[in-house]
Parts: sequence; structure tokens; C-alpha cells
Amino acid sequence: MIINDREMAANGNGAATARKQKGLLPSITTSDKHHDVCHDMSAPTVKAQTIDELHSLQKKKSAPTTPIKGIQGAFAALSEEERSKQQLQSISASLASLTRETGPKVVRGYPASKSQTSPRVHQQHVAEPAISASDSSLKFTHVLYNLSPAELYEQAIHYEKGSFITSTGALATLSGAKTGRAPRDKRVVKDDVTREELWWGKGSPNIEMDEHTFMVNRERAVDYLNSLDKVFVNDQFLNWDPENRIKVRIVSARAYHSLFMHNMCIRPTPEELEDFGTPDFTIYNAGQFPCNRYTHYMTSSTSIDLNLARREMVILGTQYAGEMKKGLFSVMHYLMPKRQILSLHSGCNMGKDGDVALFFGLSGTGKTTLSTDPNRYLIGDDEHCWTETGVSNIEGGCYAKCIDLSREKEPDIWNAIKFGTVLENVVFEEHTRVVDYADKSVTENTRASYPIEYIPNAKIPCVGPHPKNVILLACDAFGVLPPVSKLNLAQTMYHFISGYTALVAGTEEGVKEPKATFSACFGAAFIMMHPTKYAAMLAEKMQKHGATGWLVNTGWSGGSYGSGSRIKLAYTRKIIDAIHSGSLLKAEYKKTEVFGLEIPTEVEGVPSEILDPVNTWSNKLGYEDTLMKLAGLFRNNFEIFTDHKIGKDNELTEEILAAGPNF
Ligand SMILES: Nc1ncnc2c1ncn2[C@@H]1O[C@H](COP(=O)(O)OP(=O)(O)OP(=O)(O)O)[C@@H](O)[C@H]1O
Ligand SMILES: O=C([O-])CC(=O)C(=O)O
Ligand SMILES: [Ca+2]
Ligand SMILES: [Mn+2]
Repeated sequence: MIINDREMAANGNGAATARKQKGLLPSITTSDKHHDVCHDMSAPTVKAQTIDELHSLQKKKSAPTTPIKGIQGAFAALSEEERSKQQLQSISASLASLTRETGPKVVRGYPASKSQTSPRVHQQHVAEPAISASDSSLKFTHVLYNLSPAELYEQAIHYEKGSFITSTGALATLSGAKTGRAPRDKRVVKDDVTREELWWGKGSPNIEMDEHTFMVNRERAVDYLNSLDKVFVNDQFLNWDPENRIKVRIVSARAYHSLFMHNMCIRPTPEELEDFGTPDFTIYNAGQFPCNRYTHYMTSSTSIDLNLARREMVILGTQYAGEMKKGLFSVMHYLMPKRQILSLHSGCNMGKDGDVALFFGLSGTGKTTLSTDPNRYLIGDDEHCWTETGVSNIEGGCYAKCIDLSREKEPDIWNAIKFGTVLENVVFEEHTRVVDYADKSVTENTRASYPIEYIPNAKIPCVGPHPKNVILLACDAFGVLPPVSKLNLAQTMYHFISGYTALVAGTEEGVKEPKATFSACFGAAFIMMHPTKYAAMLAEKMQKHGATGWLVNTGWSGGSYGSGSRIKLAYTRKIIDAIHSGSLLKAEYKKTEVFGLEIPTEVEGVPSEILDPVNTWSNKLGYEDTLMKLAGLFRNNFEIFTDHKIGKDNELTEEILAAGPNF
């Protein structure tokens, strides 16, 4: 028989190969002459007596990171058993319903591996049935409480179809039928308080529902969750500002949702978790289960319901994880302004000298891409607060669009897609699990969610001083806005309230190609009060701290969508660099027609001819027409704001109204 070289090499030596060929087992060397060689018998045997015991050795019980507190601590008198009981009671209370008033047992890890060690709980339930018990009240639901990413990976891969590990270690998952948010299904309970406090009617994102209907949907979600063998519970924080930190609890049915929120919210330390207590806000995510069409107010099988009085949110009929992230953001848009804190749909980063920049913009305009800058510290990519002392990130993670992601153009985001990162709706090569970021087969809105510390120059804790630059990003599909303009305060407010962009396909459902959109405060889908309330706060803060406003078009040049092309990311980065460095403030400017924008004549690293969009259009008449068309859209949109006063200052209001296009 012929043995090829490769086989020889693989078997290590010719003699062993020969023995194997004769059907003999490899010999065991018992001699201890060669001490430099590791022999079969030289390793000590494992301590386990059985296979089960051996497997139990694989998982180390983690030691508490701090010793149990001394007598002076608030929970000092509590035994570990007592504390876990209190935690259980808190979660049980969250999951109470008519059919199930007693709650499930808190288990860390898998139901399968733990059920043998906790049979007492089953017996207790059987032995003491509640009066008028239904089958559902007898049922046992495991609560998988604040699992680690590794445990969540295992849960997802084991139980959730469509979960895979990609070649770089991320968890690829599918969000189901919905691959974007459903703003038309977002409802808010209108009660005596919110009737007065919130923004209702034309332009408002708040679709009203009554308290009773909320409770119908809440019970539907809770019953659904209780009907499962297990639910995931995340107890986490929002806001890096310690004085304005909010405790959130997320109850969900999927490991995908639990890992997503683990990444997006601020992760408590084990000590913080011990003292967590009652959450300030709770999400019930029963997204796999639809709402009932016979329920009043329901217009589709999806409903995302917010009840500010109860401090609860219910999700039915959509598994898109962004609903949880943005639902909590809406809550912050209510809670923070009540404390005179401005909540912002913006990215934020800081230079070496402590200069902070905010990046406002609608979905897909570049907040994540441009705030993630290798030369600056990342404070956050999407949601911030501006207080009396400075800025703070609301979240603990980033949510990057990854359609056409490239290592070369966005290296930090590329490298963040590793173990622990949730990769939504991407397509990968079946065998190698290499992701094809150009593939839009599932959706255009492919996303990566990762903890902020996956970005090497993240600033932790994610807080910073008052902003120096306020950059408004617009992805102008018409291709008529200049790549960069310097704004005065009134213009900044005008464009902030307008919130213009061409909505990039996918993030909101049903949008298939870029389309002009106006979304007040660059986040009308999330604000809770009238836009002028946030605008007045922004004006006051920018004035007080001397921040400069900028309008940056990250969209089209040389023509509208279809004929022109998107401004090169490399050029936009150069523009942003010039804003940060202060060099753009000192540049020479000229004023554009119609919009009256101040545009620089030169920016280092950017071809000067693109700075005035008229130069990039070969069809000059087409340019004029398009410019007028966009100006008209701005004017129409602003009509609903013309009889609103912005702040206490009449003069500013008039200036803002005059800061729009002139034609
Ligand atoms: N000139 C440009 N400037 C900024 N981004 C660009 C540019 N050209 C292309 N892009 C792409 O546009 C997308 C911007 O998406 P990004 O994730 O930054 O959106 P976002 O503002 O954070 O939105 P969301 O609020 O939905 O998270 C990225 O995919 C980026 O690669
Ligand atoms: O919520 C989402 O799906 C993504 C996001 O950040 C936005 O739309 O602003
Ligand atoms: Ca983003
Ligand atoms: Mn966003």
C-alpha cells in the first residue's frame, strides 16, 4: 500500500502509520526515560468519577467580585438566599397577570442544566395551587437573568432559527418579517397628564391610545411571555451621567433581544446588579406574538405601546430590536427635559484637547460613521443628554448600519464586528460564514450592535464637557445642499426644527429608495413634546456655551439620486476634520442663493469645485429647478411651526422664521 506524504506528516511517524495499517492500536510508551517528551500516561487523570461530574468541572462558578458588604451596607443583613428571593419577587411582580400572580424562579444559565438542581420549586407550585388556578398559573417559567454574551450565543444558536456565528465571531441573526422600525404602530397612552404635556396631532409621532387598551395589550404580552418555558430578563442602566441614570428592565423571549440590549444599554457591574431593586422602566417584548385585531385602536398586527404613567412599554408583532432601543429613547425624551436636560438624537465625540462635537441627523445620515473617528474619543453614536455640566451618552453601545461596510473606509466599525456583536439580517457565505456586506437580500437596513468599548478610543465613562461644534447632517438626495455650510444660531435652529434629510432606504419600513423627509429635531419619531421645546433648550445651550452650528450634506453631489453620486466619505471626513481643528471657522466664505448658506471656498483635502453644488451639475437648469423644489418643500414643512414661539425670546423666533430659504 502506498502512503502519501501528507498522511505521513499527519501521523507523525512511519512506525505508527504502519501499525495503524495493520489494524493495531498505537503503542503506549511506558518508559520514563525521555523526560522532554509528553507521554500518554504522564498527565494526571481528571478528578471526576462520572461523565456528568466531568462536565460539571468545565464551568467554573464565578467568585463574587466584591465580598458581601459589611453591616453598614444597605443590604447588609441580607443573606444571598434572601437577596435572590427579593430579586425573584421583583421579576415576578413584573410578570404578574390574571392567570399568574406568582412569578417564576430566577435561574442563571439553562433550564436544562438547572432543572435537576431545583425540583423543589416545581413541587411547591404543585403543592400550593392558587385558588381558582388555571393551568397557566401552575406552569413554571425559567427566567434567564442577565446572561453573559457567551450564554446568550448558546441560547440563540440552540433555540433560535437563523442564528449563526460569523467568521469574525459575531452572532448573525434575523429580526423576522420586520427589518426596520414601524413608526406608524407606535402608540402612547393619552391620560390627563400626557394630554397636556405631550405633542399630539399633525406631525407628532405620538399616536394616542387609552389606558385600558394599553392594559389589554400588556396582558396579551405578559401572558404570551408566561406561556414560554423561559424568558430573558435584562436589568441595566441608561445614561452615563450618574445623577440622571435610569434603571431599565427588559423582559423578552429571544436571546437575540437580550444580547442586543446587553450591548445597547449600560451594563451594570455585579455590585450594581445586587443593589438594582425596582426598575424605573420596564419593556415587555412579546414581538413574535401579534396584537389582536379586535382590540380597539389596532390597525395592524404590530403595536409598540408606551405608558408613561406606568413606566412601561409593550411590544407586539415586531421582532426588530431597534424598537426597544428607540422606545427607551422616547422615554428619555420625556423624562430628561422635565429635569431641564436636553435629550438629543446625535452622535458625540471629543478631541485630544477636550473639544466636543455633536452630530445630529436622521437615520443613515452618518452619526455613527462620523462620530467613530480614529483621531477622536467616541462618547456615543446616537443618543445623548446635554446638562448644566456637559454631555453624557444615554447608551452603552453603538448601532451601525453595515450595508456596503468596508474595512478600508470604516476600520473601527469593521473591527468591532467580533464575538459579542449582534449582526442583524446580513447574508454570509454558507460554509466559511464570511459576511457579504454588499448583499441586500434580506434588507438594506443591515445592522451591527456592539458594546461601545469595542471601539478602541471610546471614552469611558461616556461623558464630556459642553460641545464646541454642533454638526447637522443631512443626506440630501436632491444634491443641491452644499457639502458644508457654516450656520448662525437662527439658521441652526431653523435646520434643527426642520430636520431635513433624504431618508435612506430600509430603517423605516416600506422605504425602498431615498426620499425627502422632514423630521423635527432630527428625531420626530422619538420626541415626546413639541419640537420648539427642544429647540429652545438647544438655542439656549448653544448661546451660553458659544457652540458653532454647521450643516453637512452627506448625500448627493453632481445631480439628484439616480444621476449624481453620494459625496465620498473621505471628503466628508476631511470637512469634519476641518470643523474640529477650527480651521474651517477661519476660512473664507460666500453666501448661496435661496438658502442663504455660508459656504467655504476651500477645505483642505477636498476639491474646491464640489464646495458649491452648482459647479457639480452639468445640467444647470436642472440644478435651479431642483433647488427651488427643495426650498418649497422646506417652506411647506415649516408652516406648522410659524405660529409657535421658540423660547421666551420673540426676537429669536423671528430670526428663525427668517432663516429659511428666501425666494
Ligand atoms: N459621505 C458620507 N458621509 C457619511 N456616511 C456616508 C457617506 N457616504 C456613505 N456613507 C454611508 O452612510 C451610512 C451612514 O450610516 P450611519 O450608521 O452613520 O447612520 P446614523 O446616522 O448613525 O443612523 P441611525 O440613527 O439609523 O443609526 C453608512 O453606511 C456610511 O458608510
Ligand atoms: O432605530 C433604528 O432602527 C436605528 C436608528 O438608530 C434610527 O432609526 O435612528
Ligand atoms: Ca447609528
Ligand atoms: Mn438613531
